[in-house]
Amino acid sequence: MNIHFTSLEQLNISNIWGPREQDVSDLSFHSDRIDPPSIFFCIKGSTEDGHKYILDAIQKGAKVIVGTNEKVLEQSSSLHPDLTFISVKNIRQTMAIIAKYMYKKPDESLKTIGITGTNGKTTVAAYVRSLLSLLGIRTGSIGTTGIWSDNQKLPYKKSTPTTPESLDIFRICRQLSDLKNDAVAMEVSSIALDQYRVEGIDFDVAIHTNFSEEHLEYHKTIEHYRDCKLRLFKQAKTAVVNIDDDGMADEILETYTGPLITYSLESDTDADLFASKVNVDEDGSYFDLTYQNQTYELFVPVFGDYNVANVLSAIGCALHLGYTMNEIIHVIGKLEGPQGRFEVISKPNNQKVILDYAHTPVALNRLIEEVKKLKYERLIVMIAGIGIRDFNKMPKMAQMIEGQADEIVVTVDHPGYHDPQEVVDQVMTGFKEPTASNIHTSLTRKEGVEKALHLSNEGDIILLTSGCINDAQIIKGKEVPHSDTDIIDDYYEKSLC
Ligand SMILES: CC(=O)N[C@H]1[C@@H](OP(=O)(O)OP(=O)(O)OC[C@H]2O[C@@H](n3ccc(=O)[nH]c3=O)[C@H](O)[C@@H]2O)O[C@H](CO)[C@@H](O)[C@@H]1O[C@H](C)C(=O)N[C@@H](C)C(=O)N[C@H](CCC(=O)O)C(=O)O
Ligand SMILES: Nc1ncnc2c1ncn2[C@@H]1O[C@H](COP(=O)(O)OP(=O)(O)OP(=O)(O)O)[C@@H](O)[C@H]1O
Repeated sequence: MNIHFTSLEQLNISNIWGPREQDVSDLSFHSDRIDPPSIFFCIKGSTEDGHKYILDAIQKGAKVIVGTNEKVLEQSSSLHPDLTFISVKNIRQTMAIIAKYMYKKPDESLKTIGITGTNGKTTVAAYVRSLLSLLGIRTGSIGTTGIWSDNQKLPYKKSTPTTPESLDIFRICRQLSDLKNDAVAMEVSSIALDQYRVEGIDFDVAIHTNFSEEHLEYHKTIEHYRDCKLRLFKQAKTAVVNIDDDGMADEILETYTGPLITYSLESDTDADLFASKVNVDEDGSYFDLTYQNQTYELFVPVFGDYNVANVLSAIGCALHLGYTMNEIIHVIGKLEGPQGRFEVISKPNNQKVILDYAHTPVALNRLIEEVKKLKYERLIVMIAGIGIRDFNKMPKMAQMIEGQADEIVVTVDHPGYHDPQEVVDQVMTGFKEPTASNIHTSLTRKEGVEKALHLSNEGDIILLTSGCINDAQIIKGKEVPHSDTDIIDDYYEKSLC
């Protein structure tokens, strides 16, 4: 594609050296991933400075270099006068603008649904994808569980755990649009909002799930974390808001001026969508849904009150997109959720293994509350300290679980560059009685899972929380393959022999 940089709207170029136009076919923010002829974006990150890799990028076929360091760009231009060097104020914002242009505004040919919240983004993205697909609108998704079109998982090498960088998002949207998808449900993390990863997308629907303390290793203050999340609602045509959430629902309601649907599980509510009489059995949840003075009796194959709330948010989204409640309730019983979120696996001896990605104290608390509604003899819970996350959170996980389970196993997820013992020790500081005989430790997730299974007897529930990113454990900067389900299958195969 031929791009004439000085005529590209909103680019806010501070300075340009070399030709004003170039033929390019690819974009990259990593010097190792250049597919020539390409534009290379120099990002100054937390550990590296992309400007250091300009020469490398040029050798691999970059024709245009965009960055923020004028001195470096000007010097490089004098050595490569046939290439274009552009300096801008905000590199990530510029990257999004160029990506949107390069991939021919693919977001505008899709219904875009952005989901934010401390917990529930992955679950709601899966529910929205499933519900809209059941309603006949082919929907993909972008988030922690990877990239999905309406009917398959698409190959994609992640560079971030949840929300990709803008140029990947626009590339994925182009791919989804070419695959004849009509909509995309996208998890939008606070970090993504801070880093302009969804810049330029005018979301058809923005969904809020809830807000509690997370990601302070990045945001430093809770106010910054909240402000970043609120940005999603400044770029949304309609919104769906959980008014039971004390964390940030009020702030959205105060500032958002577009069409709004609120949802709630609480009895004294004036929410638009309201679920009551929630009952759970082996197959899922039954509840009464009230909307516009009518009450509907629903069954959804999901577990946990919070997942009923997540279902309400997906229903709100479908209503915003023009579906009627009758159309929605006709299909809602077939709703599908994501893997590893209240995933119940029945095992011999009337045992159940439940996999759930809960990794915040709030999520863990709610999860335990919901699991206790099921039938079981004893409850065995594995929790983990996540080495690559906030160390302050770790003792809070221990405080939350103490006294709530018959056996507790403390382990480590993604130690990163930390010694696993250091992570386990940090979790253990949260227990009032860390030497209690029902508290066990393991220095790897694999051993943790095995220990939890070994502690179980007939009729027990084994709840394995926290979890893997990309089916791997991140150890010293490397992704080491890991699968809970393989370990579980192995354990039961051996125990049956
Ligand atoms: C803190 C953070 O947001 N980190 C992201 C950020 O990294 P960074 O700023 O530290 O980058 P860096 O490593 O210093 O490198 C700077 C630049 O030099 C480039 N480079 C580097 C080396 C090289 O050889 N050549 C080269 O060109 C890099 O591509 C980058 O553009 O930019 C990188 C490039 O996109 C991301 O891969 C990286 O995500 C890392 C993997 C990460 O863990 N991010 C987390 C914190 C994150 O974004 N999480 C949220 C929320 C998850 C949740 O919901 O819980 C998410 O949305 O995923
Ligand atoms: N609405 C909710 N309220 C509170 N907890 C929830 C809610 N939805 C899900 N959870 C809990 O949070 C865990 C993580 O859910 P999910 O993966 O959907 O969230 P997420 O926001 O995508 O988190 P991450 O981006 O870190 O993966 C679930 O396994 C569940 O225990």
